[in-house]
Amino acid sequence: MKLTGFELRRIGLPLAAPFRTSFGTQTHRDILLVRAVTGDAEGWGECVTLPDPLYSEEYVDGAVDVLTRFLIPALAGADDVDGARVATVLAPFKGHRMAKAALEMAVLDAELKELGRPLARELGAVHPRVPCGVSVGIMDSVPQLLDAVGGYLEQGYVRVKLKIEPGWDVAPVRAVRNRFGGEVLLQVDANTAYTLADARHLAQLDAFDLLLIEQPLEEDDILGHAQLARQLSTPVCLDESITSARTAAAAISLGACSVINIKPGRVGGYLEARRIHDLCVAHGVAVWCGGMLETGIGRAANVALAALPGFTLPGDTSASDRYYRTDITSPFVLDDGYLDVPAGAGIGVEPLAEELDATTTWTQWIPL
Ligand SMILES: O=C(O)CCC(=O)N[C@@H](C(=O)O)c1ccccc1
Repeated sequence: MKLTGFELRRIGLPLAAPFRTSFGTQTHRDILLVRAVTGDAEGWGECVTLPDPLYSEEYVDGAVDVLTRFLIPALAGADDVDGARVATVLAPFKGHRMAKAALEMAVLDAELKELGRPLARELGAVHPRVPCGVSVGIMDSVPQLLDAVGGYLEQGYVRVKLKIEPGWDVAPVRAVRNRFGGEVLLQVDANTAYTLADARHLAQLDAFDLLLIEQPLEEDDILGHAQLARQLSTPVCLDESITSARTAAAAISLGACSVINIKPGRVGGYLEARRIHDLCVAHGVAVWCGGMLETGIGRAANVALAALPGFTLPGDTSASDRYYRTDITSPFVLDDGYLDVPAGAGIGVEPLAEELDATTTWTQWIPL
């Protein structure tokens, strides 16, 4: 495969509704896309950085800079680059996993489109469709939350994740349980908003038969999560803490988590995501596919990943209209609570030219 160049393209998409988490409220997405061009195909990657370094240390402008000045030039200087080699070529550069993941995804998509091979099959997917969960933000009131949850359950989502933070945790969870009963698959996500001092408070959530509590403590507090896990009956799931197969192995060995949310952007790409999946399956640790408000580009690849055998819990692989009135690809539409795994070559989708043009705010071509 001969890479001829990359395009960096930023698009602006308004969210269908504000999405509030413990680290801020998203109303609009400034998304960086990467297009890899070879002699015979082009591939797409989506960088999941936010505009500000609030979810992790990465942010959009930083990803543009590190891709332009370091990561793409490194690929330009390497021979015979294909999807499997990207991470090795980029390994000397520390961190910037979301930027690296977008670059690897674009190269992998181009390679697989040239070969006519679906990403799902390349990763080892075993299901033709995946059950979908939905992530529900922090709301202004419990009645507003109950309306939102009721709407998503009516749409067919098979699992509900509630964002929580100090002051918005036990009461909203209790209200959802009281309104919708004990059968609904329910979990919570704290996005690092608590400390070990909150252990007794968080133990109140044990009364609600939650699937898991996600990332209650700071992302670098592996030992704290291990101590907290011993005080809760609700399984602890890690998100921000898991940045690689190595950190996943450490967290599992230390008893810091019994479930892992796999987000390819957070761990440096879909191939590392598969390695984490394989590690977790070997340790009997359940995994599910997290989301970063992706467009149909990232959503397509996430659905492919979520079809691997170890993804035994519904992921945040919602339909396109959960976040966007108009997606930049053909929309992902929920069917009886499931999304079909794209069957086409590579990620199985392409951006729609008119949507891409209508939402583009900046583009730069980088020849190799
Ligand atoms: O469904 C989705 O794509 C979003 C799922 C979700 O809640 N993501 C959270 C998270 O911390 O996991 C999030 C990430 C980035 C920005 C906002 C929210």
